[in-house]
Amino acid sequence: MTAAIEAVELYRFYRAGEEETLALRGVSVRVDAGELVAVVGPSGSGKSTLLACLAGLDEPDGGLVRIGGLRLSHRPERERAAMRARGIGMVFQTDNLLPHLTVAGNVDLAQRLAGRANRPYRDRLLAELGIASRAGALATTLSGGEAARAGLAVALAAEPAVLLADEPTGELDDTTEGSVLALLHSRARAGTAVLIVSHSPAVAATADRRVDLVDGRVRDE
Ligand SMILES: Nc1ncnc2c1ncn2[C@@H]1O[C@H](COP(=O)(O)OP(=O)(O)OP(=O)(O)O)[C@@H](O)[C@H]1O
Repeated sequence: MTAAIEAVELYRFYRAGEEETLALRGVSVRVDAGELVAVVGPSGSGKSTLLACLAGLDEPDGGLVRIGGLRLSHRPERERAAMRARGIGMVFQTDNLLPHLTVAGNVDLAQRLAGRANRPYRDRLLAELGIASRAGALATTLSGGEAARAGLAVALAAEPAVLLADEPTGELDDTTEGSVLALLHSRARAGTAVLIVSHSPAVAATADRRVDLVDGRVRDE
């Protein structure tokens, strides 16, 4: 089966003056449709770097990234951005909402950028996430839990095959974390490939599979 998203032998170096950091040292990861994978590891182990490369926001120095069998890495930024808008939803640590737009407006914009305007789907999504009543609210007026759900709605706006999430439950209380996790699992069951970077034991414990990163390498079981 073709992986929904895969990293093959990724390398990423950072150079700051004399100092060189090997953030990724040959990392291979795949996530299939319908799977929820948790990437865990100590601070500085390369998790954010891996996520940025998987999303095509950063270019690896070696190795490659494919989404749905198509190479994403080593392409002009414009092409990567187009592939990302259509195929990848992202949830960031800080929310990805534009403050001057409403919740519905934020979702509409993400759909338009992907060329996939679809109001019935948008409304279903907001209802499924339990924030339909906040559709007309400006992003700045949301509570932390509402903003997390709205961010997830933006990430899922264009029905991406792949969902990448960086600490999606980092700022949430246990109850809200549980419901956001349940939503991510239900998206995975519906066929989305979900990869979550997290420090949370609850996220790692419920994942279908767990990938441990240590010093820029995947630790073998
Ligand atoms: N832009 C950069 N320039 C130089 N070094 C960097 C840069 N970004 C990351 N690094 C270094 O690369 C290594 C991996 O960083 P990364 O942010 O991927 O780790 P992480 O596992 O996401 O950490 P955390 O859990 O603290 O967010 C670290 O040693 C970090 O200092």
